[in-house]
Amino acid sequence: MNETVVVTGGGTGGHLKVADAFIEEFHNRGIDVIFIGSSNGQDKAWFENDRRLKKTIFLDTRGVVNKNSLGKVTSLLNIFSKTIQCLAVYSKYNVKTVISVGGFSAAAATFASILKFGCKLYIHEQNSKMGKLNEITSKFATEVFSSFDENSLVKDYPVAKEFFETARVRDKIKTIAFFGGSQGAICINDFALKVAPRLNEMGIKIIHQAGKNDFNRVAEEYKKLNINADVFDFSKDIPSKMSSADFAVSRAGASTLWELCANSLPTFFIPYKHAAGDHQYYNAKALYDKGLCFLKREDELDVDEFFKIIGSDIHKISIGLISSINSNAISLIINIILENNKK
Ligand SMILES: CC(=O)N[C@H]1[C@@H](OP(=O)(O)OP(=O)(O)OC[C@H]2O[C@@H](n3ccc(=O)[nH]c3=O)[C@H](O)[C@@H]2O)O[C@H](CO)[C@@H](O)[C@@H]1O
Repeated sequence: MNETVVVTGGGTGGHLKVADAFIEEFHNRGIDVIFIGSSNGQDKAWFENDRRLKKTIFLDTRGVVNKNSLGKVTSLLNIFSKTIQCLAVYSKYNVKTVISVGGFSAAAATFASILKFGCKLYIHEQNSKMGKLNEITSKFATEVFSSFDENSLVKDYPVAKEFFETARVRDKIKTIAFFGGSQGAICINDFALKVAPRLNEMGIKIIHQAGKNDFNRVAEEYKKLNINADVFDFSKDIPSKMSSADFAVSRAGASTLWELCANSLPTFFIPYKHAAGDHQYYNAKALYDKGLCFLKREDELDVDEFFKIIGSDIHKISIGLISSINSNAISLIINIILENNKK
């Protein structure tokens, strides 16, 4: 019987985008993949009915962090029972390789990989600060990959090839894009609406991903301002939105951040301040320290400073971004996994 690989994790777009990169590469290499995620969060929307997958399993699991004691115990018991369920799946499909991209969706499948004799666990940590689950389970992993860890065997982030294919060096700002991460960000929406009239006067076009929950309000506000912006809630075609822009204002979720790098798009990052361990700030800080982006905390936003920034030398940053990331990360990671499994 052929081996089947399990990819697990999700919750939000940042984790799911990396899961997608693994699924795509395994699929292209003719290796069967089962995806195990959660029925809560965005996992179903991304992978239900995905033809590249041999099987999808969405478990009714929820996060453990940020719960009271009783909630924690209930969640842990639930994870335990789902772990048993995953072990049965591993036996049935001869699973010997599990790749976790983190998030609460990954808990049961990851624990099952640790408990199953002969099963290898690989982890992809997206952020500059390790997530809680990865912190616990990484001790049992055969390999942990991370773009922010000097010891990682592959330091480039798995970014879809479209972001590289549509990359170009930016010079003059004719279009600015606002990105709020997979769920949108009210703070970025409000900031965009504040600077929009002046951008409009300067003849700068606006692309704006507002997120599902705030989309109607944002679209209505642009109408009131009489600005013809390209506003949307969520798009499956972020590469073309990025490539149309000459500058971006964005949250600093890891997947978005590296996609912007791959696209050579100079960016002003406004990290989500409640991200665990402030990881969004440190994601962007790593780039900022190399002089490859602009960075401001959301409580320190200043409109005049923003206009100074967009008047500065974005060409130099755009050129610098070309060498900030290589396009072959996922292929290298999977080569390492497959080589390891031969041992
Ligand atoms: C609030 C929070 O804790 N967010 C975390 C979450 O962010 P979030 O889920 O927002 O993740 P990212 O910004 O890393 O990635 C979002 C992904 O969704 C895609 N996309 C987005 C908008 C859209 O309209 N269409 C679309 O396809 C982007 O191209 C990107 O690939 O996971 C990331 C990766 O672990 C973390 O770094 C973030 O801190």
